[in-house]
Amino acid sequence: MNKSQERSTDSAISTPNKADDDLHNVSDTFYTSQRKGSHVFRVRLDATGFTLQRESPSGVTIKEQKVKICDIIGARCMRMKKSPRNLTGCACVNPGTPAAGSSRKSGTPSKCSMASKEEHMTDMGDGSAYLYLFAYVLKKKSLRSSLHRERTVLTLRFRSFDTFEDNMREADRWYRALRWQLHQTLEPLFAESVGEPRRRRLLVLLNPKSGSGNAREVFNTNVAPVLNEAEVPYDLFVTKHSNYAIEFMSTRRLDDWCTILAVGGDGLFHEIINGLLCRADWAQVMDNIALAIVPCGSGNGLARSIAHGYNEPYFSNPVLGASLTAISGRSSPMDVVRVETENRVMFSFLSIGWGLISDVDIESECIRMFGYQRFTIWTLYRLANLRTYSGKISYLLAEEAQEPLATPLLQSEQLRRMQSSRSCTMHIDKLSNSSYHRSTEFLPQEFEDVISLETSINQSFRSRCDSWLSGGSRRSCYYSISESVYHSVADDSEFTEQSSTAGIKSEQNPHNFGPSSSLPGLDKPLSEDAGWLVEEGKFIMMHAIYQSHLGVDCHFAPKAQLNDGKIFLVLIRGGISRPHLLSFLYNMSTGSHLPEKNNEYIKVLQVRAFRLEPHDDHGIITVDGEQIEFGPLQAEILPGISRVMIPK
Ligand SMILES: Nc1ncnc2c1ncn2[C@@H]1O[C@H](COP(=O)(O)OP(=O)(O)OP(=O)(O)O)[C@@H](O)[C@H]1O
Repeated sequence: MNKSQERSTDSAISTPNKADDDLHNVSDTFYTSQRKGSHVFRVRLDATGFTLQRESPSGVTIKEQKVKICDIIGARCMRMKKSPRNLTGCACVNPGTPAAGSSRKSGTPSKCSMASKEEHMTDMGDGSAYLYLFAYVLKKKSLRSSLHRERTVLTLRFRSFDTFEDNMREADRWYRALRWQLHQTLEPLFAESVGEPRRRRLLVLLNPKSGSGNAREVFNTNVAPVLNEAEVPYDLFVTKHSNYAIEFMSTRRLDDWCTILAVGGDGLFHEIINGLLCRADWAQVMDNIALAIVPCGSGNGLARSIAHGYNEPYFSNPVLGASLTAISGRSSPMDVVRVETENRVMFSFLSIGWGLISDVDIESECIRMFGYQRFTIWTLYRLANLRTYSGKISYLLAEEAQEPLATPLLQSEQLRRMQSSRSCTMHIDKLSNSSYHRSTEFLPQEFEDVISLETSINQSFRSRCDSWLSGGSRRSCYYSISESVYHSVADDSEFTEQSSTAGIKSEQNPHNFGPSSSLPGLDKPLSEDAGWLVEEGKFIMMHAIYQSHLGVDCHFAPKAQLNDGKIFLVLIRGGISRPHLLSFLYNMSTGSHLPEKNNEYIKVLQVRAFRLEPHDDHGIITVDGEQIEFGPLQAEILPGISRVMIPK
């Protein structure tokens, strides 16, 4: 009888129990060894997550703790627990993922134990295999503080067997079971439909100029580690200039990706939506791709709205929350608004503004260095120098108490039937000629394990076993997914070649795509019989919004939902007193600025379409925070035609 057999028979509790038969629900007994003695844990993985039951020597459960499956993002099998200073050469290879250094196309699946090339870095006397599980658990620092997500690493040490290979096989069994369980939580769109459970690829578009200009750093230090822990392969493209994202989205073959992640501000997201809706195959693309955003801009209204809509903590760590949302495997339909001006058609996901708020948004660009504070500073300045604008606003009321609308598939099916009637004129710059290169590997840092459990008692092995609720590593510990590719710039010829086969707008007829309008042309009159109502006169501002938040700190339309088919049209008329206006602006941060009932000066209208006809010949109009040509425009809601990632 060899040693490992001996151990198995000697100690029944270290032998995998009957659940071993079930590949996806695994359980075993683990031990923690501490100075004061050892503790016995029954550990089980099933569809709900990891359950740890601490048992007394007589087998009675003393304490039960749980890491929910919705909080777990991935796992790693490893040869050694910690290296002296860093794990650069650590033998960390997961089965089923291409071996490190292999290219995306030529990568072949490798086995956990056997593929470990860097054995010189490991402790050869230790045959243990380790499974690290990465979770981001909702926690409160104190009773009074708000919820935040904290990185938690659960370490399971497998050492029942004599050889590393046998122990690794056991770790691998748990790893595969977890991967399978995690895949059950994904919508089909995000999982490969053939072969073993794998995530589909994600496309990252990063604007290095957004916000205070640190999007690259944010991605490298905060987003990439999460993607890598979750084993989500991605391609990263860095925008080179304004309108790059429009060009990319409208001309590229997008079949490889299930999610497009904007690392930037709302302006970048606006470009992505407009590029997608410029395509001939826009309806198909909108069905097959979900959009996500990691907020790096100065407004960040969409990221805040998504987090708010799903009670996901935002302020503690917006980037972490948004990164987890981007890989959640859950999506929701989102309304988009079609905006028609005299010269162009565009699509908007956030807001259309005229007057005070738009003025502040655009004019405060000159003090961009103040970050989000620029809005407050310029608002005070403009209050002191208040302007009014005259014009006419016509609108069609939305149906009352409309439920969130049908599934995106059904809606886009309806939309697909629409004939495109108007132009989608985008001013697209030529992309620069250049090549792309692969990413530099992200160097893993030292793990700080929160919970360590091992499969056999060994008093000499001192492991840490902190409370579930007190643990948390601020360090990012991550591994490069060798499949992920970094493109610093795109190759122009590549775009051209791909666009010819990708169902993409043709040069002969570039303006005939995207969902069409159900409204009369902008030059045609609107009839009262069709339900059009009118507000006319002097206005301080008009702001139309379809998300709950206009910016991080601006809860502008508290009732707005991603997919409610409504535009919230807020009108403030001239003649309003400054204190009244100041109170409105001040309370925007909490969402308590809107009157319960419309009054002489402030009106909130839930509409499905509106037309703005300014009587002045100058002023500022914004769409999604970007200035557009001044003049008449009309807008209509396209319910649920896009899809965005939402928190789990
Ligand atoms: N490489 C680039 N250089 C210069 N401008 C760029 C580049 N890439 C994108 N842009 C432009 O930057 C504009 C603003 O970007 P983005 O929305 O990401 O940041 P922001 O304006 O700071 O954020 P927000 O829109 O939330 O206020 C976009 O409209 C886009 O056209």
